[in-house]
Order: sequence, then structure tokens, then C-alpha cells
Amino acid sequence: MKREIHAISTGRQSIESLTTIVEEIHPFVDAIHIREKSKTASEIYQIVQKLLENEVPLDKIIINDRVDIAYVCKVQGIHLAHHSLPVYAVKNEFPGLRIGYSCHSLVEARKAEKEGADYLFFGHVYATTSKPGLPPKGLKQLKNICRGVNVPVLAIGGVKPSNIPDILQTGANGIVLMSGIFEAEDPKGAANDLVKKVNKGTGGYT
Ligand SMILES: Cc1ncc(COP(=O)(O)OP(=O)(O)O)c(N)n1
Ligand SMILES: Cc1ncsc1CCOP(=O)(O)O
Ligand SMILES: [Mg+2]
Repeated sequence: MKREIHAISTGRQSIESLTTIVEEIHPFVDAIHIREKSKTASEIYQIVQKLLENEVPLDKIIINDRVDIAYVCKVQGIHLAHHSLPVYAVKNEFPGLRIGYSCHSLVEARKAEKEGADYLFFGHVYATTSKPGLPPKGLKQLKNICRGVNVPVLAIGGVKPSNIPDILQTGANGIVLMSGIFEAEDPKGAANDLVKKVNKGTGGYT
């Protein structure tokens, strides 16, 4: 199974900065999540249209939570969280959309898999400023999730180049980064480094 690198927007950047970064990084990553909880549907639609105008492939874009926008924009997929529509409901209505789900336990992971999730995020694996005050889940729990489901599991939270080998040892199928890409001094260089690190020892870069 091909290892994947996903990048998630921070929700803290302007449309201009966000789209500029996505235009630079898209060749290096497998998916870019537009996770903009305080932007309106109209603003998120505008982001997707701007990306499209700048030749970012729609099949690299995943919309967080907003199934309506994912469907209308015909992007790669939808990423759901515990506060989103249930996985089974989205699967029933939109069987063509790739569905991701953010899980935090094995019970949740198995439930999402059973309901039709195509891949899972598990985290936060390491401490991260994105989840202040919440203890990290760690590599042992990540390994447990990877063993307990058959769909790909991607590690999220505090991921950086130095911890990628440990993450991949757990059986995880990839990594997800927010600050390490979107807040990097050189997002394109950071994404390029991640590709090398993730594919080390597999005999090929993507
Ligand atoms: C145990 C637990 N429940 C919920 C959250 C946060 O929500 P989540 O479903 O992970 O969605 P995001 O807001 O992170 O996109 C959590 N971190 N832990
Ligand atoms: C959305 C989300 N869910 C768990 S950690 C996280 C954010 C990860 O951010 P970073 O890659 O900067 O640690
Ligand atoms: Mg989460």
C-alpha cells in the first residue's frame, strides 16, 4: 500500500496565504485538507475555485466536515470528525466520495471502518500546540489501531521529519501535518523533505 502524506490547513491563514502554499506543495503531497472551521461555505468554495484556477488537481483536495462543499466541488473526498455527519450516512448518500475519519480510540476506529470509512487519522500521536492541554496518545496506541483495522491509518499530531521512522514502524500508512507544512518557513522544501523521509527504504519516491 502506498504511503501517504496529507497536509491540513490551519484555519488561521488568509485565503491568499493558504492558496499560495497549496499551489507550492501540491505536487509533493497526496492530499490537502481544507479545514477551515470559521470560514463560511462561500469562502471555502472560493478557496477551491482559486486552487482550480491555479491548476491544483481537484483529486488532491479533501474538504473537512462540509459534505455539501465536497460534493459540489467534486473533490477527492470528505474528512469527518466526531462532530460531523455520521460516516454511514455520508457513505450511503455519496458512495463516490473518499471518506476519512478522525478517530481517537480502537472502538471509534472499528466503528468508522464498519460504517464505510476509507481511511482513518489517529492522534494526536505527539504533543502539539494544535491540541493544547490534551495528553498525546503515543506510538503504542497508534500501533494498536493499525493492527485493529484493515483500512489505512495515518498518524496526526506533532509529526515532524525526525519522528517519521518511528511512526512508520507502527504499521501506519502515512503522516498528516499541519504546522510542519503550512507554518514552515519554506513549505515546498518541507513537503519535499517529507516525501524523501516517508519513502526511504521503499525503493521509490512518488
Ligand atoms: C477524544 C477526542 N474527541 C474529540 C476531539 C476533537 O475533535 P475531532 O473529532 O478530532 O476533530 P478535530 O476538531 O480534531 O478536527 C479530540 N481531539 N479528542
Ligand atoms: C487536526 C488535528 N487533530 C489531531 S492533531 C491535529 C493538528 C495537528 O497539527 P500539527 O501537525 O501542527 O501538530
Ligand atoms: Mg481530531
